[in-house]
Amino acid sequence: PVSRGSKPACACPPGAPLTRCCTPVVPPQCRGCISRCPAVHLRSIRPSAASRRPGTSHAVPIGVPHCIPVCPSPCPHPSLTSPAPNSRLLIVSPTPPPGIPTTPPEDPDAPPGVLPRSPGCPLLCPLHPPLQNRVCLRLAPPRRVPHCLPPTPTPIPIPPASPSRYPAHPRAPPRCHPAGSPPPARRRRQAAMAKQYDVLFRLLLLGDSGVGKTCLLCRFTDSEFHPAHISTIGVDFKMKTIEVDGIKVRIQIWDTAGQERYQTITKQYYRRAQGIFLVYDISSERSYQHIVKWASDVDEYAPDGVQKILIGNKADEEHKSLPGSTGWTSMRPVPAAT
Ligand SMILES: Nc1nc2c(ncn2[C@@H]2O[C@H](COP(=O)(O)OP(=O)(O)OP(=O)(O)O)[C@@H](O)[C@H]2O)c(=O)[nH]1
Repeated sequence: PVSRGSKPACACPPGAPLTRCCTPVVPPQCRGCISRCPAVHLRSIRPSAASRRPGTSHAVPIGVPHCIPVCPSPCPHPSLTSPAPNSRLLIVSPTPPPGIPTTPPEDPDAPPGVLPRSPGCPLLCPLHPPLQNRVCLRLAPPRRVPHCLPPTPTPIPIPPASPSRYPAHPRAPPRCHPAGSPPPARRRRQAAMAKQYDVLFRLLLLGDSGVGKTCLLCRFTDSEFHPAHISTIGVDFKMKTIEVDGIKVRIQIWDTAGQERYQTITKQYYRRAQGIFLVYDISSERSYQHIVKWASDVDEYAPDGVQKILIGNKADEEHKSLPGSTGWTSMRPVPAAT
């Protein structure tokens, strides 16, 4: 709209036709000044789709020339000058200059003069509150702010290693053997063992603690007797090779602990036994009665058909047995294990 008769804000001669930009930040000035101002362009409002709808209010009347303020750097227009000397921003238009993208895109249905808000734009001109809610046009990319780089670490010189007084010990080359075959040491050991026996039997000694299982084993393998009772811990084994009808038979005898606390361990060895000795002390009725329990464990954990032999040990202490008896073997029927 043109405001005739008001005091011009420029140095135009009096009486010149005045005009006021539709944007309130631009002060009244003559039409010639507006035309010369590089920051201001006169545009004609084109009716948008919204403006054609009946009852729609418009900030700017349709068809009235109005200016679109653009703030170049530096802005020649004092009212649009940004305080920042290198401000290359802004501003604002319902119809931005061609080739300049807008963010965010404008609403095509918005009435002219009512510009979409740009809530997240940090590049708003602080001097122009009416423009702060308008769309920003980024006219130039932001400058890169020079920043300092961390200093490049200087490599620390490593002094050359002083020569050792002792010459390096030459390492023996790795010994290799054909893939898939056992190493030579194990091959020699296997060959030597293969000659020592033809058959291997695994036997197991079971019975109460103190009945003499370890002593039986030592007597058989080493022809020794130890009068002291040293309880076996877990299991132990000894081997002896005998010849039967020209066949070398290796007997591997496993000595188990008779104490209750090791029975979880000893039961693991029942499975591989091919023969089992059930040992009791003929001077101990209790050890004889427990044979039933040992025989029951054998039935449960040993393989089916395993050979079982009942041994009444400590025959030299027969006199300690019940008066008039020759030991529990002669007095009682042999338990089911036999
Ligand atoms: N008099 C006599 N004593 C024996 C005989 N055999 C073993 N003993 C003694 O009985 C005690 C127990 O012998 P061990 O062989 O250690 O008994 P064990 O059954 O192996 O005992 P645990 O290892 O605890 O299961 C030892 O003091 C032996 O000297 C025997 O034939 N006659």
